[in-house]
Formats: sequence, structure tokens, C-alpha cells
Amino acid sequence: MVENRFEEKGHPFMGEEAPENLLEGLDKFSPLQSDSESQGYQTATTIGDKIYVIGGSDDGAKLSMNVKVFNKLTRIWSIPTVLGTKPVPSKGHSAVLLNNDRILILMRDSPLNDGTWFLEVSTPFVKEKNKILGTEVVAWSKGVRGDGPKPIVISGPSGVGKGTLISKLMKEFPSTFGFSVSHTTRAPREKEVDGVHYHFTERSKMEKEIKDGKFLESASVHGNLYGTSIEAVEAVTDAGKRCILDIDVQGARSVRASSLEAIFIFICPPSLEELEKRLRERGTETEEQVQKRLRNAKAELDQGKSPGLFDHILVNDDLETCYKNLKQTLGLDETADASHQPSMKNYQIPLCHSISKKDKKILIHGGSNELGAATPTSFLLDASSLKGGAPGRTRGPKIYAIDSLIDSLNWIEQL
Ligand SMILES: Nc1nc2c(ncn2[C@@H]2O[C@H](COP(=O)(O)OP(=O)(O)O)[C@@H](O)[C@H]2O)c(=O)[nH]1
Ligand SMILES: Nc1ncnc2c1ncn2[C@@H]1O[C@H](COP(=O)(O)OP(=O)(O)O)[C@@H](O)[C@H]1O
Repeated sequence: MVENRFEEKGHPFMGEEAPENLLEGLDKFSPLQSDSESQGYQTATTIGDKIYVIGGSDDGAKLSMNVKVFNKLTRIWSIPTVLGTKPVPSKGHSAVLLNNDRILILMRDSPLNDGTWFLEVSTPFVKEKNKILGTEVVAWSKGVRGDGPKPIVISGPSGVGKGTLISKLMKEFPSTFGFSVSHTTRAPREKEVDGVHYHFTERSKMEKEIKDGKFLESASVHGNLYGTSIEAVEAVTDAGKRCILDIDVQGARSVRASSLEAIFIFICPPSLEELEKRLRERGTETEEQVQKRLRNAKAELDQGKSPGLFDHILVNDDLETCYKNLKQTLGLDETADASHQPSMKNYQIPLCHSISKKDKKILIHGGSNELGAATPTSFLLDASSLKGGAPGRTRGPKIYAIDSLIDSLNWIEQL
């Protein structure tokens, strides 16, 4: 077991040497404790020369899930750039190193479905952001048990009918799908509502936010900036919905390269003449803008056919036929709202527990269970087939309840 936990109630020692007593605590790595504290609770996890300290309290003794890093070589503390939404602190947490690139965080006394998180410290996504931002980056992602549904990326030239198809889908399946509200620097159209269709923003503000790593992807399209913020995707997933992204081909390429596993669909017009007709009849663009969009459409249609980029190409000739094909592609039934997923029992992560680990199997041992108790106190978490990751969700941790003390002890022996 490499990971560990210690408590330090003081303030982070930023940019200076850590006091000896704290380093002693870090170097010793006593086993994970089963006790819990609600004040200034921290865990320390060593990866190579670095120690990631998670948690603690803000100045007003309010619990936080902040991250700071101690470099054992330079003996300097630093605060990394943190991407993604962090878990809400509650009654402490446990930390377990997985795969040498991410830390599994279990929030004590929280339901398993809400309390399983990952802090990525050296996954491909984090490494890429590291390069772009030029600072140390870590990224939060929430763990989703089993195979959660994949987000859907829809691309296609302006005027092809992406918005129309997405609206139909959201109307027919309101509790299944949620729209990722992009940011854009273009001016709002007459019926567009800020925060619903887009987050309308200023170029300088958006450029700064892109630099700060707030965006999953961004691109310059038809002369304006467009981008999907990490928050936009998380807002949909947090509402328990499947995320739909309406983004251009460059954006689709970036998402493909990220760890947000998605289904990529490209919508084609029956002809360029028909595309022009739809754009004009929509009446939302000036003549100059229509011309620009038509010029770009040709290149977009070529790129849409790039091998390996889109999983499905649908032609939007007759709207109802295309919509039917879209639903079929997504495996949706004609009538029912497909939100119904097989539900998984949502147990509570015990407030007090100890943790043992072998490879990617983690035993969360909450002590002995009362005879006949409704809820088991021990769980086995199998992290061997994780998919996706930050930004967004880490899908696939499997959790098995261990109902008896004997089973639990058997597992401990095996680990
Ligand atoms: N890369 C990227 N493209 C986006 C985003 N949001 C919208 N777009 C694309 O920007 C293009 C222009 O969108 P918009 O101005 O709404 O015009 P429309 O496509 O004619 O409705 C479309 O291809 C959208 O798919 C985003 O967040 N990222
Ligand atoms: N299959 C179709 N046949 C005819 N008109 C369509 C069809 N699909 C969409 N439209 C119309 O074309 C215009 C552009 O559609 P829209 O959804 O705004 O495209 P996009 O979001 O791809 O820019 C809208 O006026 C819409 O009503």
C-alpha cells in the first residue's frame, strides 16, 4: 500500500520548505486509519517525488477539498491548476493511488454513487493540459458505476438542421438528454437566450478562460470563438442526463482526442443548394454571413468524411426520416423516454473504514456488520476497467457489497 493519510491542521506551507515534523509524518506512511475527523481533514498520497495533499480547511475552518503538492526533491510546496468540479467536502475522505496516475477518493459517510471521485494527476488529459498551460495540472472527475451512457457529439455545416434535430430529441426525451451550453463570442440571434442556447461572452474574457484551462475544447468558427466549458458538460451529467454537444468539426476532433468518450455523429445536407436554401430561409444571418457559412460548408463536408472521426454520418433530407435514423443510431425506442437505466443499489460509504488494496481491487472495510442489518458495511471496489476520465466522468468502477464479516475477512486475507 503506497497511499496514505495524515492530518495537518495548520496552513499549507506554500513555496517554502515544509517543517520537519510534517515531513516526518509524510515519510513514515503509517497504514490508513479507520478514524475520521471533520476538521482540517487531509490525505497525502505519494507519486514518485511528489506528495499530493488533498483536503484540509480554508481559513475560516471550513472544510475544503483543495489540492497542494509537495516536491520531495526541491522540498517546495505548490498549488496546481485544478480542473473540473471538485467533490463537496463532508466528513473526510480516504485516498487510494491507482495506476500511478490518479487518486481514488472516497467521501466518508456519502452514498457510493455520489462519493466516488478521482483526482487525475498524470493521465494523458492532465499531461496535455500541463503542456498547454505550462503549469502543474490536476483534474477532478466523478466516478460513475457501471457503463454510463456516452455523451453525443453532433456536427455538420451551418443550416443542415443540427439544432432542429437536437430540439426534437430533447423534446421527446426530456429526462434523458441535456444540452451542453457552449460559450460563444458571436452576437445572440433574436430568439436566443443567454445561458440556454449559448453563454454569450466577450472575446477577451473567453480567451482568458481558455488560457486558464476552463474549456474542454474551443475553436474559431465563421470568425467567432466557440467553446465547450468543462462546467457545461458537468452540469448536464450532474443532472443525471446524457450530454449532447453541438460543435463544429474542429471541436469534434479535440473531443475525440480527449478522454471524454463520446458517440460522434455528422449531419450532411442532401445538397449544397438545399443547404443554402435552409440557411437563407432561416433568416438569421446577413448575406455576408450566409456566404461565409456556405464557403466553410464545403470544407466541413470534406472533413466530416475524415476516416476515424465520425462514427455515423446521417443525411438530413426529409426531417422525420433523419430524426428516425438518429434515434435508431442512438438505440432509442420510438415511444418511451429512454432515461430508465437499470438502477444500482446505492449504499453508504461507512464513516469509519479502513482500506486495503491489491492491484486495482480495493476493500473498504467498515467493521463488523450487525446481524440482520439492512446495509452492508464493507465493499469491494474493482477499478480494473475504468473508462473515460477527466474532464467529465470516470466510468466503470464496479462495487460489490460484502454482507458478512467472514466474507470481509476472507477478502482481507486474499489482498
Ligand atoms: N468547436 C465548437 N463549435 C461549436 C460550439 N458551439 C457551437 N459550435 C459550432 O459553431 C458553428 C456555428 O454555430 P452557430 O453560430 O450557432 O450557427 P448555426 O450552426 O448556423 O446554428 C456550428 O457548426 C456549431 O456546431 C462549441 O462549443 N465548440
Ligand atoms: N430536413 C429538413 N428539411 C427542411 N428544412 C429543414 C430540415 N431540417 C432543418 N430545417 C430548417 O433549416 C433551417 C436550419 O436548421 P437548424 O436546425 O437551425 O440548422 P443548424 O443548427 O445545423 O445550423 C431551420 O430553419 C430549420 O427549420
